[in-house]
Amino acid sequence: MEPRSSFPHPSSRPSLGKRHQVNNGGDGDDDDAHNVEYSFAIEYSGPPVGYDIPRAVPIAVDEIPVAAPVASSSLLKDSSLPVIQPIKKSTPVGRKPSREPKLSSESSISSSSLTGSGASSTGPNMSRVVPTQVDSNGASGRLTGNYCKVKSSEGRRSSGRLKSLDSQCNSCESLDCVIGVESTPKLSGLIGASGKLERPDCHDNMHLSVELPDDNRGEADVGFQDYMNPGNSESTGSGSSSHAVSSEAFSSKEEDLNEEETPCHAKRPSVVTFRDPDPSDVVLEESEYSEVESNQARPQAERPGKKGSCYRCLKGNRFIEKEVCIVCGAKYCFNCLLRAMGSMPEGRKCVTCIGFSIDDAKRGTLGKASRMLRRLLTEMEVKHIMGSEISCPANQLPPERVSVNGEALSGEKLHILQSCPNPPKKLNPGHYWYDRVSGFWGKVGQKPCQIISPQLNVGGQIDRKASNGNTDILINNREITKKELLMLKLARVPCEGKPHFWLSADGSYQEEGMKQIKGHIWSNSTIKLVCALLSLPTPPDSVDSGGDELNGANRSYPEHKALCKFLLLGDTKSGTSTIYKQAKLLFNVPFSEDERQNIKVMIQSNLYRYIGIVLEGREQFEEECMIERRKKLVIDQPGPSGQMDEKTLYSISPQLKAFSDWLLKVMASGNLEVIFPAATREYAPFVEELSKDAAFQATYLRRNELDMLPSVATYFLERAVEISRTTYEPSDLDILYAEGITSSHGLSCMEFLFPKPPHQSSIESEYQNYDSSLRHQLIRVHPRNLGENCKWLEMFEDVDIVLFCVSLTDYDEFFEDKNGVLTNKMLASRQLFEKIITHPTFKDKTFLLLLNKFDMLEEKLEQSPLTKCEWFRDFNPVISHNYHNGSRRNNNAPRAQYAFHYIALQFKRLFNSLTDHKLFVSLVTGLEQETVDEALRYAREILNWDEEQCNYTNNESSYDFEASSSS
Ligand SMILES: Nc1nc2c(ncn2[C@@H]2O[C@H](COP(=O)(O)OP(=O)(O)OP(=O)(O)O)[C@@H](O)[C@H]2O)c(=O)[nH]1
Ligand SMILES: [Mg+2]
Repeated sequence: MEPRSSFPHPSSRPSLGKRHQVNNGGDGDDDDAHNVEYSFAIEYSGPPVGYDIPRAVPIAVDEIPVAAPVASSSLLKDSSLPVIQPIKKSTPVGRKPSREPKLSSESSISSSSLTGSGASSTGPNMSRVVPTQVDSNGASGRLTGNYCKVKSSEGRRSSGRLKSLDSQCNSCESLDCVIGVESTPKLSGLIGASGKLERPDCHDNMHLSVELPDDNRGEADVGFQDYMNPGNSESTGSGSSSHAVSSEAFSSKEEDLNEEETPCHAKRPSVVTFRDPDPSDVVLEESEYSEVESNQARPQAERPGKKGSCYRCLKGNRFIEKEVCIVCGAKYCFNCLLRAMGSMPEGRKCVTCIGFSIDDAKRGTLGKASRMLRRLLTEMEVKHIMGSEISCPANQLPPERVSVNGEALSGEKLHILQSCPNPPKKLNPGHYWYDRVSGFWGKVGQKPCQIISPQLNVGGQIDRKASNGNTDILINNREITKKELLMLKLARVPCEGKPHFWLSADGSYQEEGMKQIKGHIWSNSTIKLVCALLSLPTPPDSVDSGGDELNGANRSYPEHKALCKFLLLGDTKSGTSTIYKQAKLLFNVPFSEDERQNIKVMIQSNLYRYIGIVLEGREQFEEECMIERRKKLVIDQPGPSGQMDEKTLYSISPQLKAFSDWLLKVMASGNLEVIFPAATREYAPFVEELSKDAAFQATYLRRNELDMLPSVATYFLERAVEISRTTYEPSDLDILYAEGITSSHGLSCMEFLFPKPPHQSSIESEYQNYDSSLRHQLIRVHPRNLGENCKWLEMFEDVDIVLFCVSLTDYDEFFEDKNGVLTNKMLASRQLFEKIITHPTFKDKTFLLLLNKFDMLEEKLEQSPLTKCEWFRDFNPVISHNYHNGSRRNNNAPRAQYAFHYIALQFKRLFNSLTDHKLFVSLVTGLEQETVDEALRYAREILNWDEEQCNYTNNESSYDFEASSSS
């Protein structure tokens, strides 16, 4: 029956307007739907009244403003029309909205699919105007002003950073969108059905509200389908929200909402600001919460302020220490942390992120408290929070998201995997392969990354192509990768004929069908170094044993930190091992006991070699003396009667002569290294005697004439007695100067972290954290180990930067090849440089040229001009005499500086002509620690620039993408 007149309830009358349902503002606890009261008009049959009766005007249904569906194509053409996404009315159970959103108009949002109990659908093509207050009921209750966005692919729930779903853009294209006829431009907040503010990115300031069912995934799907199909609105039940929140917790800046000020498709994203969370805003119902939230998409923080600023107060910079939310990645400063994360019942999560599963990339940091947290809270509190972080259900790895050999794990299998003696590190959701026999473990399609405990009853049969190998060689039924094959070859495992091996967990291997064990791959000490270089795993229990050349490569730095690889290369005697050793001392990478023992033996045998060279020189000088004497005698006393004194300045006692003969014989046979350390005890007294011997000292004074004696020999010969003793322990400097320490295999590898910079008062520790956030690996390789045409360079394909070392003093030095041809060493270095920079493996690699031995350059230039090298023929610097003198006083060595710049330029030109890239150059004196430190830091900086440039480009493109998607 159509009412002829209506008398609204007095309490609701002033605000009735176009409302279709009325909240009488009742007493608080009643459900919204039950609060609605209607007054019906009845026909007046009493006595005539003497005053004007208010008249209800009959409503023409046809004239009620309605929303009509609009095809997306037409919407896109006429972008000035505000688009309203359907709103689902949430009917809270037994709860009244805590606060109403502040709206400047009540009839502002239309929906095509009114699904709440208080608003019945008006048919497939009609939308009805709903008071927006319904939304506040559905508000999910943890708004705190944190900035998170929901991933577009699963964007059903918006949280924190109330950004519209990326998928809206798509949905607008694929659906009929609805134009709210009475949309109001001045909303003080854009509120999604979940009670959260939605910032419609793709429509910018168009007032969007997306239906985000809260109850459970099944219903969410229904709701979402309804959203996709507005005509089907009847079928959706009333959405109930598990949480309540006040919409006052947020407000959007008016400028973003004013259509006139902000063009509809403006690329500038709306700015949303939040007030501080009020504890009363946050109402959680724990029971519903975990099952609802754990199924939800993980929010992702979007940086609200400038780079490096706190996500809450928007202050600070990247140098300010911050704590990161393990869910959305939002970063908070010391002052904001507790306000943003509250009591941290699930560890370091924004209050809005509680209940969400964590970012898998941050799994490695679970339970590892930061310094900031320790400063902020007591030890007990930190312990408690970290305990919760590790143990709370929301942070656990979902077993079904881990598959091993094609089988998704059950909870029990995951437990087996995680609780075995040597579990996989960094286990994240994903597909893995597992070789049960050997314990090899890796990601599907990739080489092994770890050797875990063998024989675990986890996963199905391993697939031949599990690691995407293409070598035709099988290990335990898996076709191995190229790198593994390289490793086997270097371990001297015969791989001809494409064999199939059985490899057991202890490293013993046999060919398929054979009973006999052919060998043991881990018994070869070089293999561990090779594995470190190739980023292949080694068995956990052999990590620390006998890694003579590993030099700390296996030091257990935090696994979750990325590894940055520097490859140090250079021609013979360019100084690579000196730089490598310097880096070891610099970064405090200790030598193991074994290594120290080997170094001691090496230094002592070097000492005997130097002594041998001096003794050889003594013989030569003695002989020269004798010849001189004979000549003189012939002149002075011609005839047979002349008697010649056999003793010269260079003559030694018979005992020392015997020692000298023995030493020179051993050296000639090439067995000097073999007789140590046994020789030390026996021959140390001779060294002492020699050092006091006048002939030996006289020879030593003429050491410059001994071509074979390296300049470092002086350093050791002056302490010959001390070094020859059995009690000798090499100092750091001894190690630095010692020859041959890193070249036994020609391959050395160490891992290090850059030390933290000195503490600066205003610059806090993010920079310091940054320093330690990256592990570095320095690999040094001798060119002779690169094989013919540098074919083994392939092994180093994943290095981040190549440090190519050239000795500045090589320009006037020559070496003789086996055909007797003399080659300038600088030109030989250039040739190697060319080979390496043009090698296909190093295409597009970053190169840093280390011009070494600068300390010797000035002195050398005085004796020998740079133009001695044909490549430097046009070096002709104009050096002011005054400047020259002045700078010499200041030890600035201008000629050496000029020469350095000139040589650097020659290399840069060459590099650019061959690669079209830029060559970086650093000046080094390998024996001086600071210069090596500077060079390595420079290498790190170069990589940071590269990365920043890359990030910048990525950011740019993602901005462009977002921007273009909004137009
Ligand atoms: N004066 C001076 N001598 C250096 C410098 N760097 C290295 N040397 C010396 O030069 C010689 C060769 O240096 P190494 O570091 O052994 O050279 P390398 O590149 O390892 O060459 P190989 O020994 O052939 O592997 C050693 O005697 C070093 O002590 C430097 O900056 N200044
Ligand atoms: Mg060397």
